[in-house]
Amino acid sequence: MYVDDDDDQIPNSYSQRPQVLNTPPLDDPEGEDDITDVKPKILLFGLRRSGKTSIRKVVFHKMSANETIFLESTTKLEHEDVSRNCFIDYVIYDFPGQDALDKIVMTLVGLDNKRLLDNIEVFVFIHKVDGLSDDQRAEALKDINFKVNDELSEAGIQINLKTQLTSVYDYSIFEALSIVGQKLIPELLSTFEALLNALKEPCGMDRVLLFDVATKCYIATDTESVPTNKYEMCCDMLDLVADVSNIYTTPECFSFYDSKSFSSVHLDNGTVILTKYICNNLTLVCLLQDSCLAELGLIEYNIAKFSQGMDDVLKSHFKRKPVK
Ligand SMILES: Nc1nc2c(ncn2[C@@H]2O[C@H](COP(=O)(O)OP(=O)(O)OP(=O)(O)O)[C@@H](O)[C@H]2O)c(=O)[nH]1
Repeated sequence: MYVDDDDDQIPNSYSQRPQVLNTPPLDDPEGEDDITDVKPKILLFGLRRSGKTSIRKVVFHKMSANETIFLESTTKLEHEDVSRNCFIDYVIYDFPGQDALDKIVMTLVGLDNKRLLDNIEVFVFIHKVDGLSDDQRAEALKDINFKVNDELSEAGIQINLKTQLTSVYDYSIFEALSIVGQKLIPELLSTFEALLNALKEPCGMDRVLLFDVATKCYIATDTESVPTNKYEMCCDMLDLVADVSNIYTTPECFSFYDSKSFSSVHLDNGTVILTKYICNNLTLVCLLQDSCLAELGLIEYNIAKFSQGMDDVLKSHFKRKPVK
């Protein structure tokens, strides 16, 4: 996490905008401050070789997990604008490794002293858990939560620390970053949930998620929590659609998706996964039982209504950005 002595440098515009970490401007040798100053920032801190750059490359650059083995150590602060649509629209800072677990507490105390903790969200990713058994994962989660919370309460700091087990070798890192991203749109989240529920209930769907197709991070889900296996099923479906599109898309097409993109996969257990492209890199993924398909017309009607609702939301909240 970034701490600076000069509180006055925090741009006023941030106070109006939800964000993960709210920080003063950082050195910008490339002269790109105009972009990075006005967008929410996500700062990645961690030990050297803990996997920070890998997370950034796998989620935002589609690098395969195996390729991350060849990444070189970050020697200076790197930042990039990762705008993918109206909702995935922030800057990620990748710090050269320097912070150990015990420094989390020190850093949070520093932020608390500056009264910055009210404006930031802190997530702890317990990364590279692919090498651990389920028992070891549970133990690590409990242990780290306990140690950090214990020391924080000793320091008199009340913070809702969110701890997640992650790896670039499965979808856990995408799921974790989905949750981080949702913190950037708290006022829109309830609108999206309402729209997703309005689609889900009359159609008898089990789960409905709105995905950013470029990152496989979800923007919103219906109000029921999404178990990890269902989230993984949705990601597999997005991968499948992308792979098939990749084979059959003509070279003059710029995107795998257009307004007509619709796909369905029927599983042996009676589950159907539907995807429907909405706009702005956003795709709806619906999980339902195949018996619901008897009312396909109703489903199509409600999806069209959902699209219209999304269009209205996008137009009113992001007037400066054209809806594709
Ligand atoms: N097993 C496993 N290895 C990972 C994972 N994520 C990253 N790695 C490996 O960890 C090593 C270091 O990854 P980096 O992304 O360069 O780590 P970093 O934190 O950016 O390192 P610095 O730039 O030195 O601070 C690489 O060999 C990655 O392949 C993971 O989820 N599981």
